[in-house]
Amino acid sequence: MVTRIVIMGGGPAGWESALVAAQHGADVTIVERDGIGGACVLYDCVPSKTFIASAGARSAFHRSGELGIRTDTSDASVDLSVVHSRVKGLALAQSADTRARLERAGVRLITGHARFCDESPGLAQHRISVTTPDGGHETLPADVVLIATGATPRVVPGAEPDGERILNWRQIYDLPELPSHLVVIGSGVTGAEFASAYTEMGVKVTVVSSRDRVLPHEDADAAAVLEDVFAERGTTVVKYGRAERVERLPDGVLVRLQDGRTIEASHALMTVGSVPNTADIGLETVGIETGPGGFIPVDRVSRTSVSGVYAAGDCTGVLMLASVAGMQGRIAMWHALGEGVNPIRLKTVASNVFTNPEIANVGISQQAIDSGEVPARTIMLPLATNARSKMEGLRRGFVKLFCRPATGVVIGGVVVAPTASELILPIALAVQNQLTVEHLAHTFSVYPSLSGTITEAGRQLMRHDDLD
Ligand SMILES: Cc1cc2nc3c(=O)[nH]c(=O)nc-3n(C[C@H](O)[C@H](O)[C@H](O)COP(=O)(O)OP(=O)(O)OC[C@H]3O[C@@H](n4cnc5c(N)ncnc54)[C@H](O)[C@@H]3O)c2cc1C
Ligand SMILES: NC(=O)c1ccc[n+]([C@@H]2O[C@H](COP(=O)([O-])OP(=O)(O)OC[C@H]3O[C@@H](n4cnc5c(N)ncnc54)[C@H](O)[C@@H]3O)[C@@H](O)[C@H]2O)c1
Repeated sequence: MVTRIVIMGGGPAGWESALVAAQHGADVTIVERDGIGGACVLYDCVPSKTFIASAGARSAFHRSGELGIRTDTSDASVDLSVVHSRVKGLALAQSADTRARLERAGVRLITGHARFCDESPGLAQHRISVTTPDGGHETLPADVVLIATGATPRVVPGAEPDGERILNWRQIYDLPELPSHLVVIGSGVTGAEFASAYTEMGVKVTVVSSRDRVLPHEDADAAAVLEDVFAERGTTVVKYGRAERVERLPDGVLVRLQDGRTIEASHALMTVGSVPNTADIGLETVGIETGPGGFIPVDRVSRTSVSGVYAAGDCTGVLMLASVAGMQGRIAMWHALGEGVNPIRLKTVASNVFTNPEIANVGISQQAIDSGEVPARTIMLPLATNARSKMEGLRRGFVKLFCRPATGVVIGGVVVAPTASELILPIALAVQNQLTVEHLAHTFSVYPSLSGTITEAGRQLMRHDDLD
């Protein structure tokens, strides 16, 4: 019998699971209320990384003087309408590509809002009611449902985005010109990325961090490098600052912090996290209760508490990354369709903060090692002594490598470099496959290359090997 699968949401969790389910012969429908690709492709990940690519091009131009390349102008100007059209065009193209791929795989795509409409909890089959934009209705019976509804920017009461001066990250691509002074409220990954990008675009930026530093959940040494860069470029970080309100002024905004401090700027960008889209999808009709923050609790094969209902991606609050969303979705489908499946291993997830420089990490954190939670041998090598680094004019950045004390098995690492997102792969490969520092040490890296510092880190940890 063919399994009927309904997927609520067409982001990475939804589209990746649909592709796997279709490949295994299931009858698959995705209901997406907005565009295929989800918030990831249309508003969050893809647009921000495209914008950051333009910011990176401008900063590369600025560094070229040091390498002996001069241009006529002292400042690289930004054609913002070109930057923004490129961002939007690329997002739409990526959405269209994903749609075409799903259609080729035989997935049915419906535009509309999906919600459960089971007559009572505990039924073996589920029903999804779809409301289409023209007000039409359709009810879809399903043997398996995947909830992949994603998340939406959190709104601080008293600082509601108006799309003109008080903005969330989905609204910035409609600005007619660059802000003269942007205050970024929230210094998590989203806040840090936009603070860095606008700094590179030549905008005066102030970052409000609720903690003692930017990127409170990332490696402390890496965050310190970013703060150094911010200080050098004139970007200010206001620490221990929690925004209470953002008021409109005739020509800008006034940010009021809880402790009474105020910041005046031309624009405010709210990057204070996301809330899951789980409120209006009829979870009560199937008997699923959300956990803290409204996220849907799932196990490591993406099962909810209700048989036949799985959840994946940002709506579960499990590492809010596109890569994790996709993997949770695939695992859900393999499990639902009776394939052998390994539960998700979050300690092997590689992630990257797309600041300048980038910050990538994988595996066990320095903090877990320092607190004694995980025993490890560690090494931190600056990139400044790497020959390629010198040639490129890079003064900042480092490679950290962590391994098990006795066996030398690599359990984690951090890279801070302009291309850290690419350089983390050998460490991620080692963590995933339980390779040792010796494996890294004996691997040829190109000379000269930044990755040479990764193999060197392997050699230095090997030197201290207990078995020597
Ligand atoms: C600014 C920013 C930058 C990011 N950059 C990165 C990055 O570089 N790398 C990375 O790995 N991650 C990044 N992320 C995180 C990444 O975007 C998310 O983890 C990812 O989008 C989660 O995918 P998803 O499928 O769960 O949800 P989404 O991509 O949010 O898709 C969910 C979809 O479900 C739809 N939907 C919701 N409710 C319903 C309903 N009832 N019926 C029908 N459809 C519905 C929504 O319209 C949406 O299209 C970034 C996040 C932000 C905010
Ligand atoms: N490159 C990437 O992969 C990427 C990029 C962006 C986001 N993401 C993911 O999305 C998730 C969410 O990240 P995020 O940065 O959007 O949210 P977050 O919740 O991680 O960070 C928001 C920050 O804002 C602070 N904050 C909240 N209210 C505040 C207030 N009133 N005033 C000042 N500060 C306030 C919080 O303390 C927190 O530090 C993360 O899991 C992240 O990994 C990933």
